[in-house]
Amino acid sequence: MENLTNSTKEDPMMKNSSNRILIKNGIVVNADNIMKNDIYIEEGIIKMVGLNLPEPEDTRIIDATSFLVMPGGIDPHTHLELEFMGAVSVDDFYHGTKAAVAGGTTMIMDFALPDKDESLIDVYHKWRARATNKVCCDYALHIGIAKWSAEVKTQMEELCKVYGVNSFKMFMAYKGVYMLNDTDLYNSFEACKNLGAIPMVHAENGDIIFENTKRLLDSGITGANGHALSRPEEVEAEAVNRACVISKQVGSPLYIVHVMSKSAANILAEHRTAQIKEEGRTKIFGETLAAAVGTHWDENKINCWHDAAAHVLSPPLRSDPDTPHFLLNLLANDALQTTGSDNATFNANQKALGENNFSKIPNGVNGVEDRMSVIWEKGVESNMFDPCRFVEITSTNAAKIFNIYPRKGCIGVGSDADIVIWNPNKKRTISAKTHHQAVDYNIFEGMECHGVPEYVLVGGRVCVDNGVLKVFKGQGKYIPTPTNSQFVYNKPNTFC
Ligand SMILES: C[C@@H](CNC(N)=O)C(=O)O
Ligand SMILES: [Zn+2]
Ligand SMILES: [Zn+2]
Ligand SMILES: [Zn+2]
Repeated sequence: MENLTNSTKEDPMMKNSSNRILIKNGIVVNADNIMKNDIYIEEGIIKMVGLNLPEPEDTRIIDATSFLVMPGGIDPHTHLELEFMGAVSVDDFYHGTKAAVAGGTTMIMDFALPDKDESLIDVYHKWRARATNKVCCDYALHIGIAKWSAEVKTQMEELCKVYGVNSFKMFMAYKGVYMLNDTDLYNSFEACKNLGAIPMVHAENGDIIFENTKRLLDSGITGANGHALSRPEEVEAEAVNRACVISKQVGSPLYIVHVMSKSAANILAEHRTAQIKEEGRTKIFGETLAAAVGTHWDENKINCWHDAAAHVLSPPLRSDPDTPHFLLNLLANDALQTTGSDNATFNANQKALGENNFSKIPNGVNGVEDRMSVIWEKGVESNMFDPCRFVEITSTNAAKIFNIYPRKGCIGVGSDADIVIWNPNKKRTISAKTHHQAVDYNIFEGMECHGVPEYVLVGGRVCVDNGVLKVFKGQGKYIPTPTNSQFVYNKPNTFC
């Protein structure tokens, strides 16, 4: 079977003639329902869902027989064109979103990360300028908080009220670059609560990492394996616990990004359970990554320094081979809610910045293209969860948490026509030789995955057409994310 990545030819000039599309004979999968249904689309919006729908003239018919019709993936965690650790991530807003669409993701949420003294308003505009005219799909922005001050608090309010930002990422790691102390975390969480915004954390203890790194380097351990040695699971778990405690003391929600270990995931699950017991509901949410469920730190697969450096991200991939299965199980039982890619990609020459000192290796891996297939293969194909839960963790929950549901993350009347027509029986082999990302490495190299997009509609435009990629550079729009998500702030016990 020819796989999508081999048969995909970019065809940027192709224009879809019809703005009327009827998707017939498919099985429509939403987070809460799966049934045979047809979908009628006009002007980029889903107008009708049902059987025996009318077929106005000049309607393009897509036959989805034996395919699943799902909400396009929403990747809540990307870093396109990010300046970080002396390099700029090579997947820019064009290559990154082109690859996302090729893999069935129709919206990304990128992190605008400020330099220490940079205004949050300036960094917002900087990211908007980078993305506009390049993105092939819609996008939203989370804003990083690299320091705490009254001025930052004011800027957060302006971002929420004027610029459609409802989420802010605080770092407990990267000492001297992004790291905040507990007082700053407390105050930033409180500011988020007062704004109806969502505090997000990178949960690792940056002080321990800083001291461990010095000790490892002084002892002569400079290779890429030093990265994981400097930040073992308990250094992540400790920070997860601390962030959960602070959020519960403040009374704010909390979204923990890139949960990478069993220990951290367990602590998160315990806090969620305790909060449900005490308050009848929880406002703590956990995200894991395609990398964490698709692979682990496997010494057998690391044949050279570059292989190791290419797998360096923070928190690190864990050497415990049971980690992927464990995290998939937590995704299945809703101890974890979303899956991202954390796509921050650096080529071999950039990773080489750390060839004599692991703490200088630009942190980050790929995932924006392969997230959907990896999670389908490891989750649905492996019978860990069903297609409805796949939709929930790859699209719907992110839409609900960041308050753009049901415009996004749903196949329903009035929703944007961001749709992936998924062939569960088709297989593709992942490789840097054939992926659409700009990066020269793929941490899933050689992985054979069931689950390939046959068609991908972005705002009603067919951007993968019977396996052929036809992206439209600049087609994507910025999607404001309003504050006071009902799913986060007022979810009743039994969320409808
Ligand atoms: C800055 C970014 C780098 N990527 C990574 N996780 O190593 C992150 O920490 O999320
Ligand atoms: Zn992070
Ligand atoms: Zn190599
Ligand atoms: Zn990240």
